[in-house]
Amino acid sequence: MTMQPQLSEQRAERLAERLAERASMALIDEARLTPKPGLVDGRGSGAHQDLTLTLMELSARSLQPTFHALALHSWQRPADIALRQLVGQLGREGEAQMMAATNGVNTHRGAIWALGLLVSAVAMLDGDATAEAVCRTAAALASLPDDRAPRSFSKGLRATQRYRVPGAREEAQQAFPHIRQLALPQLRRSRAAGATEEQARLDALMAIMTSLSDTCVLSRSGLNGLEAMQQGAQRVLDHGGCSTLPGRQALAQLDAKMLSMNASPGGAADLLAATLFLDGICLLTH
Ligand SMILES: CC(C)(COP(=O)(O)OP(=O)(O)OC[C@H]1O[C@@H](n2cnc3c(N)ncnc32)[C@H](O)[C@@H]1O)[C@@H](O)C(=O)NCCC(=O)NCCS
Ligand SMILES: Nc1ncnc2c1ncn2[C@@H]1O[C@H](COP(=O)(O)OP(=O)(O)OP(=O)(O)O)[C@@H](O)[C@H]1O
Repeated sequence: MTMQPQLSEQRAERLAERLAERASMALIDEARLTPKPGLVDGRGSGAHQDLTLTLMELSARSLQPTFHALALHSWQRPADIALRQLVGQLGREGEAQMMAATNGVNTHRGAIWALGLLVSAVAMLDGDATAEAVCRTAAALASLPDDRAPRSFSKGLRATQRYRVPGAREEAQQAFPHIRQLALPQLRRSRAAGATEEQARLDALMAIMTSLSDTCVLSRSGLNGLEAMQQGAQRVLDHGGCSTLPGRQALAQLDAKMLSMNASPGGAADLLAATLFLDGICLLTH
C-alpha cells in the first residue's frame, strides 16, 4: 500500500522531466530552423533588433523548469478553475524568469502561453493522448477565466482589438486550429513526399503563415504586412514547398519582403514550436 503513492509520484516526475526537455528542445529547434522569413534563425536576427539566436536558446533553456512545474502540477488533473489559476501563475512566473534570463527582452512570451498549455494538457491526460485530444484539453483550460491575471494591456491585445482579429488567446481557446488543421498535416505531407526534415518544418511554418492573424506582424507592419505574409507563404506552397527550387526562391522573396516591412511572424514561430512538440510527443505515445 505504501509503495503506490511513491510509484505514481515517480511516474509523474519522469513524465514532467520528459515533457520539459521536449518543450525546451522544440523552442530550440524552431529558433535554429533556417531560413525563416523575418525571424531569428541560423543566419541572424531577422527583423528583430534585440533578439539573437544565442538569446533565443538561452531563453528556451531558462523555461525548462517552468514546463517541468506545469507538467508536475497538471498531472492527471481535470480542467477546472483551480488548475487554470495555478497554470496562469506558473506561466507568469515563467515569463518573469525568461525576462530575468534575457535582461528584459521578450523572447518567448507567446511560446510560453501555447507550449505551457500544451505541456499541461499532456500531463492532465497522463502522457498518453493524440495531438487532437491534447489540443482540446489545452483549449478547455485556456477557456476558463483566470481571475488572478493582472489587467495589463499588451501590443498583441491592442492589435486584436484594432483589427478585430483573433490572437494568441483565441488560437488556444479554439484548440489550436493552425496546428491541427494546417501545420501537423503539412509537416507529415511534406515528409511523405520526400522533403528533408528541415524542408518539411519550413513547409509547416508556411502553412501556419498562410492564414494566421499574427499580432506580432500586425503590431509591427499593419494589415499590409499581414497580407504580404499570408500571400507570400501561400506562394511558397503553391510552388511545391521548400523542397523545390521555385519554392525556395519564393521563400527568399518572402524573406526580403518581410525584412523590408520590418515584419516578423513571431506568433507563427511559436505555433511551429508547439507543432514540433506535439509531433514528438504523439510519436512517442501513438
Ligand atoms: C495570452 C498571452 C499570450 C498574453 O496575451 P497578449 O495579447 O497580452 O499577448 P502579447 O502581445 O504579449 O503576445 C502575444 C504573442 O503571441 C504570439 N501570437 C501572435 N499572434 C498569434 C496568434 N494569432 N496565434 C497564436 N499566437 C500568436 C506572438 O508571439 C506574440 O508575441 C499570455 O502571455 C498570457 O496571458 N499569459 C498569462 C499567463 C497564463 O495564463 N499562462 C497560462 C499558460 S502557461
Ligand atoms: N525565431 C523567432 N524569431 C523571432 N521571434 C520569435 C521567434 N520564435 C518565437 N518568436 C516570438 O516572437 C515574439 C517577439 O516578437 P516582438 O519582438 O514583436 O515582441 P515584442 O517584444 O512585444 O515587440 P518589440 O520587440 O517590437 O518591442 C516573442 O514573444 C516570441 O514568442
